Amino acid sequence: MIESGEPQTITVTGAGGQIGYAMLFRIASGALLGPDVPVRLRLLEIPQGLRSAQGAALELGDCAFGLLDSIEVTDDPARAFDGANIALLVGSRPRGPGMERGDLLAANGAIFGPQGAALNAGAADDIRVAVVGNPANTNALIAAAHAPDIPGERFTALTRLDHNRAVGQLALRLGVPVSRISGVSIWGNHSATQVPDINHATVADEHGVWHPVPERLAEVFGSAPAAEQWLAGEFIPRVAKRGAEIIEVRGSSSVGSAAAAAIDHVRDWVAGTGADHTSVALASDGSYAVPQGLVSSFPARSVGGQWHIVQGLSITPAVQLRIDASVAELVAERDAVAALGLLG
Ligand SMILES: NC(=O)C1=CN([C@@H]2O[C@H](COP(=O)(O)OP(=O)(O)OC[C@H]3O[C@@H](n4cnc5c(N)ncnc54)[C@H](O)[C@@H]3O)[C@@H](O)[C@H]2O)C=CC1
Ligand SMILES: O=C([O-])CC(=O)C(=O)O
Repeated sequence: MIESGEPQTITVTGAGGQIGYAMLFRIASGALLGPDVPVRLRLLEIPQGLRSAQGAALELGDCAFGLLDSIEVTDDPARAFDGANIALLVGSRPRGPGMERGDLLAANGAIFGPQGAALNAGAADDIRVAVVGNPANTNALIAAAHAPDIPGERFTALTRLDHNRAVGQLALRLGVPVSRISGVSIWGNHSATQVPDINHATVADEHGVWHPVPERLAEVFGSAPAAEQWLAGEFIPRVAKRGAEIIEVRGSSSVGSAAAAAIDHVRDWVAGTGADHTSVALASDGSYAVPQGLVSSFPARSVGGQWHIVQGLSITPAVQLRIDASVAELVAERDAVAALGLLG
């Protein structure tokens, strides 16, 4: 656990890019580790991104954040990860219109091996890694494969954005604030095959009494089959393809929501999730028959600074079929990067 007052070294890669810019100010203001933990920021960029990261560093100084102990901008991964307690691996190319995230495998995969090795060489013993750069699950797998001395459970990838999107869409449809939704899960890959699952979700009524979401949806749509139709035909594709929708509407991929989700992910990892679970892509321990070692999204709780996959959830046959397809995609990505020599 992190002691109050003990400065933590947080490395952000791609710090000169869009998501980096959106997350740095929140990290420095205490949104990541709370109001009592000073932060030392290490900003890693490639040479052509250094000026942008240096500009962000100047602005961070101008904010006079009380918690910001120091900022260092570098293009040397060894320096960036030396003593790092938390690494947010954002630096990599975003996709454009018409691309799938998997199309970035060859371009971005090569970034994560050397960064995994640099983490292995210099990070603090309690290092926690959150991969944001796409394809995030497989990039986390690559980084972990180059860091044999770091426990595999410390390498995670971001599916919190998918989780938050699912909660947002569900709350909208049920006409309740997001604070009244609990127990949503994302399974599989951070891709269009991901599986948003509301079968264990609950919704609180105005008296604070919790009800199963499938029952509430059946009431809203008039029958369970009608609710199922909405889930399969609208909810799941909307959440799974939200990244593409944002690209189409904004002209470039999600930034503010991605930065917010990455901060949620690390904050919950460090501070704990409490009774609710969230969704995190982490190395499978074989739970739910996901092949061991594959970095797949699971419903998870953080307790004592460690993620624990929620066990014992019943999986409907329809959800199982979708999970199987997403896991098959992860296996194909793993095999593709292995063939490229990226797993070491
Ligand atoms: N997992 C998720 O939920 C989400 C992931 N993403 C992904 O995050 C990544 C970053 O997105 P943006 O910030 O919008 O892109 P961006 O292009 O604005 O910034 C990326 C930055 O990374 C830097 N970079 C490239 N290679 C690097 C390396 N080897 N070391 C350090 N820095 C390096 C670039 O110079 C650039 O400044 C993309 O791969 C995008 O697809 C985006 C949204 C959500
Ligand atoms: O869709 C993209 O390329 C960016 C991303 O991962 C997301 O918004 O979920």
